[in-house]
Amino acid sequence: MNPTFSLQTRLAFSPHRLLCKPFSFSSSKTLTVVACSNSLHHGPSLRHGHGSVPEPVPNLTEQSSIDRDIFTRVFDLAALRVPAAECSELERRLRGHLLNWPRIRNVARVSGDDVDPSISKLLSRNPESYSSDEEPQLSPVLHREKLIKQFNHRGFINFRNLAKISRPKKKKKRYNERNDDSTEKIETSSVYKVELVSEEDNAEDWSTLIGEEFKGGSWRGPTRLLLLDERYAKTETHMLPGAVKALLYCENERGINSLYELVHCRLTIFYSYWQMTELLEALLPEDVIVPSGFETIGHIAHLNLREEHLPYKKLIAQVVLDKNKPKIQTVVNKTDAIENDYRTMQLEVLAGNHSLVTTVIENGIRFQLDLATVYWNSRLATERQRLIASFTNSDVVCDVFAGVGPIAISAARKARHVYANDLNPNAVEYIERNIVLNKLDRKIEVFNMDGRRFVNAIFSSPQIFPITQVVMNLPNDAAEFLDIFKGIFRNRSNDDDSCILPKIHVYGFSKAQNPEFDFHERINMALCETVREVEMNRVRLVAPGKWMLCASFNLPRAVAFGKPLIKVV
Ligand SMILES: C[S@@+](CC[C@H](N)C(=O)[O-])C[C@H]1O[C@@H](n2cnc3c(N)ncnc32)[C@H](O)[C@@H]1O
Repeated sequence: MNPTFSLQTRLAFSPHRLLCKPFSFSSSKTLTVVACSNSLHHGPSLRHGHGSVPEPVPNLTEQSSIDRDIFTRVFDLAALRVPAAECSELERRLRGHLLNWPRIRNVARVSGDDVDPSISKLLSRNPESYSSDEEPQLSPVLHREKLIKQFNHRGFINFRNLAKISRPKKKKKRYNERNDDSTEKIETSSVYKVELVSEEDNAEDWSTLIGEEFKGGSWRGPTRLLLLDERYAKTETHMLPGAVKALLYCENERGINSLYELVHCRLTIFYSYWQMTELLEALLPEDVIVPSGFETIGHIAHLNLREEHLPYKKLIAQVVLDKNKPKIQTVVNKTDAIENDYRTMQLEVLAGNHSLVTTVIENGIRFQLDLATVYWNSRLATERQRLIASFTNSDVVCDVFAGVGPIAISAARKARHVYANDLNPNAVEYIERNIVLNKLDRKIEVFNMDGRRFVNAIFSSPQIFPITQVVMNLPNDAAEFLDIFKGIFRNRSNDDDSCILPKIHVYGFSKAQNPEFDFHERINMALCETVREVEMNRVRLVAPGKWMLCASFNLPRAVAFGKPLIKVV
């Protein structure tokens, strides 16, 4: 006998098992079939399945709300309904033929399938396990009768399905109201849901009486759906892969005891499923490049939108917020280049809450800051680590432009002592808070003055530990501040060995062909001296062709003991 033919003939009598019939959905929503699920593509896509294709939004600056429903896609699938106990084994056997879409489990759970073991026993697949007077295959009514007979004084403990009879029906969830009656909800989440598409539209609904799992009359204890690859969605039975056919064939040989069913199901994927880029690609016009990323500062996502994105800035921000919740609570965009003294950014809140006070954890240290009033750049975290790694526990560090303290506080964990300064009173307020927050108040002293006055004061004060490292992180201007070191030890004798010449780490930008050479030249000019050994590090490209650099060198003796160039008041 030809097994394929036999299988087909047998399945033809069971509507549940025949997949050659096209799927018919009577959903209230009008669905546009965008592409037949036979077309070859990998994984779900917004361009496939049922549902209207999201249209790029018109050029509306103020449009900020997203109609999330337009991202709901429905896919027709075939599935094998199998006993739960055999599911893992069958999943292994059918590997390669299952759906295998990202973030979607191949195994869909049937709601209410975890029944009392006592009931499962009654429905055991092994005919020998039934006593002679028991029917192995029970109709829903017989099941109910049997359960009622065994119902005892302990009430509903053993028979949870009977308990449902006396309980008020639970309020149906929204998705159930939307669905037509021919579907049975089996798995749902805010990301996707799987429904079994019943072809028995007029089947009597026993679910209220004997439990959801009896609906359809074919229940035999806990079951699961193994979702088959999308290419089998509308495949006729004889076109199914050998592994699936073999399963069905062997099972079918058992006649009415067969436990495997080939069923139609519907996979609905919601807005939450799609990734940020997929959503933005669908929302933005084709000629607009999808913004690729953002900087995260605590709960804030900091976008750097281009001109072409501005008409869609609120939509982009909403997608960024939706896709990165709960970590991200606020989405901002920089409205202007940083040009003020305090290096703070002009930010526009595009989505989420409007608080720009946040907490950042960097290398295990907590920093509180208000992005509206102080400077912060998370992209410098690696550079800060590199710099601090060069410090030792005997170092005394002087951070001239400390901001809220990312270098000063990290250094304090390692070094002997730190002097931190900033011109911005808000930054000083936050650095003080952060010092306390990280329990480093014994090791850092904070100053609020101009960098020139600070360096002058700190090097001329006898109360201060001798400085061994000076950090100058104000890339726009720091090199021009270097002249302050000219004659810093002018009041000491040139042969005073107790004078420690500090190592200076100065940051700067360069757009030159040879940025290292260019920056070195600027340092020499500021110090009026040729500094011989300068260690240069490229920190990062801040714009095309513009490097941020860090130059580290020992302050030349000739500079420190030379004549001061300017008088600091
Ligand atoms: C680029 S930020 C660096 C802050 C910190 N080092 C960091 O990595 O986050 C430069 C800092 O220098 C401060 N600043 C600007 N001009 C200054 C000056 N003349 N004297 C002292 N601090 C100044 C700004 O307020 C700002 O906090």
